Formats: sequence, structure tokens, C-alpha cells
Amino acid sequence: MTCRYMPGFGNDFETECLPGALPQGQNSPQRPPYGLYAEQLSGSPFTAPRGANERSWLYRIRPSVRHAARFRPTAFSHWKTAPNLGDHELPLGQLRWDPVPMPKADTDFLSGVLTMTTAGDAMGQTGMAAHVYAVNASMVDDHFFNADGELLFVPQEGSLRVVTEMGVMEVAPGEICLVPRGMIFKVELVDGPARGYLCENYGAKFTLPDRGPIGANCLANPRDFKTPVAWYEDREADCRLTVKWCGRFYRTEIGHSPLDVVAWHGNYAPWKYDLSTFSPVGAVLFDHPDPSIFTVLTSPSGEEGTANVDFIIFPPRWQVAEHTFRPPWFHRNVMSEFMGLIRGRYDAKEEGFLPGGMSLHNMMLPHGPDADSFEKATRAELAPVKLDDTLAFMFETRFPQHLTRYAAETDTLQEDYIDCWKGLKKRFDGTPQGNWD
Ligand SMILES: O=C(O)Cc1cc(O)ccc1O
Ligand SMILES: [Fe+2]
Repeated sequence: MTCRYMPGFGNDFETECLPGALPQGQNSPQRPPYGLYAEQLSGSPFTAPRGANERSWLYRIRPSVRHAARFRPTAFSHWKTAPNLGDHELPLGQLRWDPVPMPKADTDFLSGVLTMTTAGDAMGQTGMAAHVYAVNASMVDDHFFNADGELLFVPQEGSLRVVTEMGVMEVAPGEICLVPRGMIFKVELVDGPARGYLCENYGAKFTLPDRGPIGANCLANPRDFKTPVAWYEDREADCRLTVKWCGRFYRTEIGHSPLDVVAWHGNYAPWKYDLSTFSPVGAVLFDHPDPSIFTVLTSPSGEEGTANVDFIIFPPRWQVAEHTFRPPWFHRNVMSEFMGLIRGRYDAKEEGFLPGGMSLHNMMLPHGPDADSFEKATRAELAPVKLDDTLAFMFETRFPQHLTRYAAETDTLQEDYIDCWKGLKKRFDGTPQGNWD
């Protein structure tokens, strides 16, 4: 399947699969073309100010309220929702995990989501969860929507075909995609088993950060975001719809595919984005700036500069800073940092932080470069250096991130992570030059 997309972030799009399927000049004609039903999908309150008002009009074969059965409880025991406290002893500390293994049994996206941390409170529409997914089967007749938040997919291995009500996106490692809150979709595999990270954002929708003095260009540019054109199937089958709602899962049956939207218009829509189109801006003379310069997307919390969650990347880039310790510094942060590695190596942790792995440096816990990376960077010749084979990311939230029992007890937790700082020896010897031998 070749996917087609429309460029832009937050645009008012319009798209139709059949000529004339999209009503013109009004949203709710008495009899929409082709016998379609009109349905509004609201992503913001009706009364949100213009800049934040999001909704789309969907013209579909059957309205989504037409499902055959009531919702019945079902369970996905590894997918947790904030608040998720107190069901186990939380190991406090700097934590790192090896990649999750690919599943052996048949596992589709819904059963392949493993929650690592939860933060905030989904019921109060604040905070987020950091998940990994490891999947070896496509969803066929199963469909899903998440009322608790939008889902930001960060593939690490294997491409996904994300088939949504509003169109189809193919997303490879190095790209990301977003499925808005409430949107029906299913996940198919494209080239074998797939693994990646998932940010479930309970709070305000991800948007592009203001660029301040950087100006009108660089970082993530709106035209590089791609929204799929309309796609539908007219398929009578025993389909199921699973819903995540306030942390619980429910299921209902539908006698047809719910992916039956023939035309739509509006600004509440899924999108994908190729991280290689992010234009990083960095230190061109000296010092290491805060990682906020690499913010791709931000979910504001209502308090200025204090994100509900930021999505930050560490992309390939030139390092040119003079008389500077170039990797991340040692630090303690009021925000909580969950990191993953899509490919290559991360300059603060050249060993031990593996593609597909994760680390968690929670609210106020000290961290920074490991002893080997520190040693290397203090001795490096400071010529221009290209950090080439690298792509790490961070979900950084104002809320403390609480570990799930799975994250606390899984075999992939590296018990000896803290030892990576053991070799940081005392350099102070009372002399101005210190002991850097
Ligand atoms: O901890 C980390 O590795 C992430 C990070 C990177 C950086 O360049 C500065 C601060 C920061 O938290
Ligand atoms: Fe950090």
C-alpha cells in the first residue's frame, strides 16, 4: 500500500476518497453525498479559543455509535495508567534497562504494550505514561481507541502501518507518529516484528514549541509533518473495538470495519514526522546548552515553561564547542527524564545504553556522563566532530515518574547501572590545575 500524506502541522485539511464525497459549504447536509453519515470528532472543548480549537468532520458509512453490543470489561494487564502507586516497592535510584525481548507467543499491538512508568493522573488529564511495545502480529479485526490520551509512537525496530479512521500511515524507525485521543485505529506490521516506545500523553496535546530568539525556522518545521489522506474499507466482518477509558479496558463487537470514513475535513488528525528533518540548533562557540534546544514537541501544562511532557531528541549533529566538556554535564533536574535509544550510541553513555534500551533519571536524582565517557571527553582533542550514528530521545515531564511492577521486576533491569559512575575519581589536589592524569 502506498500511503499519501498532506503537509503541515495543525492545518485545516480536507480529503475525500470518492469525488464529491466531502460536503462543500456546510458540515451537516440533510442527506450527505453517497449516503454517508456525518460525525464530528472533537479534540478540544467546543469553546476552546480559536488557536487551540480542534475538531474534524468525518463522513462515514455508519456512525461510530452503531456497534452491536454494550461495552464489556476486558484486560491488558501490562498497560498501566496513572495514578499507579503502591502495588509494589519502588526501587528509588537511577535506573537503566536492556531492550525488551521480542515476544515468542503471538502478540499484537494491544497485548504488546508494556508500561514502564506512569506520571500525573489520567483522570485529571495531566501527566503521561512511558511504554514500550514489542509486537509480532498484526491487528486484523481488532480496533482500538484511547480516551485517556493521545499516543506518540517512537519505532525502534520494524516499521508499523497505523491504520486510522482518517487515513493510513507507515512509520519506520527514525520516524514518529501521533494518534489523537479518541481516534479509532489498528496497528499492522510491515516488515516483521516491531519494537519501539510509546508516550501516552494524558495532558494537553503535543504542539510545536515556541522558538523564541531562534526565529521562524529550524527545529521541527510544520511542513515536515504529514497527515494521511482519507482511506476507507467497506468490509462486513466480525470486528471488535477495544476502548481504554480511565485506565480500564472495555470491548464491544461491530459487524463491520469501523475504518469506514470516506471523506473528512478539519484540524484534529493523525500525523507522522521524520526525525531526520529536525534542524538542530546548538552551541557554535562554547558550553553545552540545555537539552530543551532539541525539543521536537511539547505538551504544555498551563504553567509557562513547565511542560506536562516534552519530546526531545538527540540527533546526529556537529560538535564544535571550544574549551568545553561537550557531552551532557552532571546534573539534578526537577523534571523527570525517561530516555530511549533508537540507534547508535549516546555520547554520555557509550556503553550499556543499548538501542531499544531505556533509562530513567527521576525528579532530582543526580546523573550525568558515565566514568568512561567523562574520561574520554576530558581528554578529547576539541576539533569539530560529527556525532553521526546516534538517535536518542527523552520524554521529560514535570511529574515524577512511577515505576510499574513490570519495570521494577523485569530481568532487563540493569542491577549494576550505578557502577557506571564508580570510576569518577577525585581530581582535586589543592592545586589550581587539579589532577587530570
Ligand atoms: O540526562 C541526559 O542524558 C539527558 C540530558 C542531555 C543533555 O545534553 C543535557 C541534560 C540532560 O538531562
Ligand atoms: Fe538528564
